[in-house]
Amino acid sequence: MTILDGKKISNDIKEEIKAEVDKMKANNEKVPHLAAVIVGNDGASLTYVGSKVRACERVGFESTMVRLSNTTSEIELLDKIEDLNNDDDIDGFIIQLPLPPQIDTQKVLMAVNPEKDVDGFHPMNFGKMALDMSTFIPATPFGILELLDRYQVDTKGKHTVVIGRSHIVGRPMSILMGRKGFPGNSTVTLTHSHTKNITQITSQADIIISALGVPNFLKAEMVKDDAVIIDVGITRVADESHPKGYVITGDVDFENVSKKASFITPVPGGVGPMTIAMLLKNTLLAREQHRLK
Ligand SMILES: Nc1nc(=O)c2c([nH]1)NC[C@@H]1CN(c3ccc(C(=O)N[C@@H](CCC(=O)O)C(=O)O)cc3)C=[N+]21
Repeated sequence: MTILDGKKISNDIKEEIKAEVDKMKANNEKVPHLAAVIVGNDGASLTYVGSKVRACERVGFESTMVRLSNTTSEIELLDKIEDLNNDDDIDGFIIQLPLPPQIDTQKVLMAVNPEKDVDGFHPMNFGKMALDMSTFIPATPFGILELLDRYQVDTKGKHTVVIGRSHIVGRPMSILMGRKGFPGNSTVTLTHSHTKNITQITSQADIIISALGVPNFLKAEMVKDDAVIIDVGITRVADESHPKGYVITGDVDFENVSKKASFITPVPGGVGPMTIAMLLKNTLLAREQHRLK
């Protein structure tokens, strides 16, 4: 069994990006600038955005965090997006999800200039991804592809079962694993809340990508020997014995599933850190395309 070490690989990627930024600095070129908009005070969201800002600092990017109150109207957020679209210093930006209920998420994501959409959530970029055109691939799916690539996990002709059809993980992942090339060329099954007899499906999977958000959902009995297990779940489970008052728990019963798996991602230290590294990679790409315009 091999652990797919997202912590380590994400650090490697950050070092590669930092080397690129150092070259830009040596040539007196503008460095990439990422902005992150966060609406409200959700603790997990603030943690993630904080990690993104710190990661920017580490590789030498500029970063801006835009904090808006929980009562922000849709119009106010759309105005802020317009400012960021028009700000020539900003190469890319993200709107941290989830948004409060008074705001229509799809409308907001459609307002982001696709050239600055480093999350890859705009329908234009999602469509390009589905059509194999060059674009920003959403950071979590992109990070999973990168992990499979760096560990040379064989995906060709394999049966990949994706659990969960969210717009930011499950749905794009199901498309990417079935694309031509590597990592891809899989036969993909997308499962969700209406799927019947999920154990029968997961037990046939060569690769399982679980993006459900239900702690310890995937049990050893649901997995065949030598399966590849990608755990995208990150749920904070209350735990008083822990200094923070919670522990981060994945979708996978790691202790038991890891005994059967050929490759498996841990939580924490798997897909999460890769997400941040690939957001930086997309921002570097955005800077490059912006410079060439
Ligand atoms: N517009 C937008 N883009 C996103 O990419 C986005 C988002 N909204 N909303 C929320 C999800 C979640 N997400 C994570 C990023 C890093 C970790 C991460 O670094 N996790 C650490 C643990 C961090 C902790 O201690 O909480 C790990 O797994 O090792 C987790 C989750 C990005 N998301």
